[in-house]
Amino acid sequence: QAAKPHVVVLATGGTIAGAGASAANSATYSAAKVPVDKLLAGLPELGQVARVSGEQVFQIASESFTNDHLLTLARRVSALSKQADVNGIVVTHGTDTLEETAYFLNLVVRTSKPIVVVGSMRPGTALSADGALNLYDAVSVAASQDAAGKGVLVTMNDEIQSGRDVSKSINIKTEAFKSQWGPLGMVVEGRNYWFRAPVKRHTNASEFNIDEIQSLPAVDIVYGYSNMNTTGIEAYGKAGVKALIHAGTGNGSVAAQAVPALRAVRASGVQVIRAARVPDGFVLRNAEQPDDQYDWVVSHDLRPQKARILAMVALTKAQDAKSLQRIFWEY
Ligand SMILES: NC(=O)C[C@H](N)C(=O)O
Repeated sequence: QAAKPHVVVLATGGTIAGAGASAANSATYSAAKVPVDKLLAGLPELGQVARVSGEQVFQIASESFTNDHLLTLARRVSALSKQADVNGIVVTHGTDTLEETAYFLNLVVRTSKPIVVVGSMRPGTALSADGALNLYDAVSVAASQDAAGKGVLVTMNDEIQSGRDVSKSINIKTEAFKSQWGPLGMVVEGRNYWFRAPVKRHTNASEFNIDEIQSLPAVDIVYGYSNMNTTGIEAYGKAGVKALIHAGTGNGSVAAQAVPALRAVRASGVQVIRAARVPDGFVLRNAEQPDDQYDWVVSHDLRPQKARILAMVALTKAQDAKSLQRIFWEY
């Protein structure tokens, strides 16, 4: 019998490592409690699909992820991906910022080996906990050659999603992760079934490489709403951010009073990236605002939090708005 593929599980915390006081506690619990060894020991079925080893990288709730956590994790994933005895990598993660980490890894880890990020909506102590099956699915996909070269993936609720496209779109429910472009495939009983593949640049085809990135620039987000004031825009400008994501209304529209404030920060050197607070759809260049004239960038279909990740990565190589816009179209 051929040796099973070796999958390394890098644990970072989240609800998938959470524990509540009673089985009835599906929403009231502490995240990031159960160590990776215990998670894996509780799931002997993993042995049917892979030889699994675990590493505890962090033990935190994902809302507390920082750029330092992103860099540390990506470096570890990159190093493991270069090891001949590693066939696939799974990252267990809280769901709140899982999509940001998945997209970051998708942009900066140069490998074609499967990388799967996974979390859960209920702690393992809850009735109908979803973490065990999500993790079993993640390890199954990471162990499969069919998952190679498809970018960083997310397995939640039986679906295989692109880490670039997927977002946490519902809290409370277990069917929380959605992409407007649909899942790439499904996992059933440890087998993966594929129906589409991503077309944007990722992993092996990326021009970015975590091995060459020492730090990430400051990029923040301002939210658009009726009666919006410009205090946030001005404060971020003064704080010296390198780019500001404007999570605009509708098609990334910008309130009349916010336009001069954004033009002023742009004139001081801050890149302005026009995204939308609307979850789906995409932002068109030079519609709503004259982006060419203002030297602004549009986020394409990336939600503001994903636009922030791409802006940070892009700014490690590109400084002008034209190059940034090229990167936003391609990734
Ligand atoms: N379901 C979860 O994992 C939520 C948790 N707050 C986290 O992101 O760590």
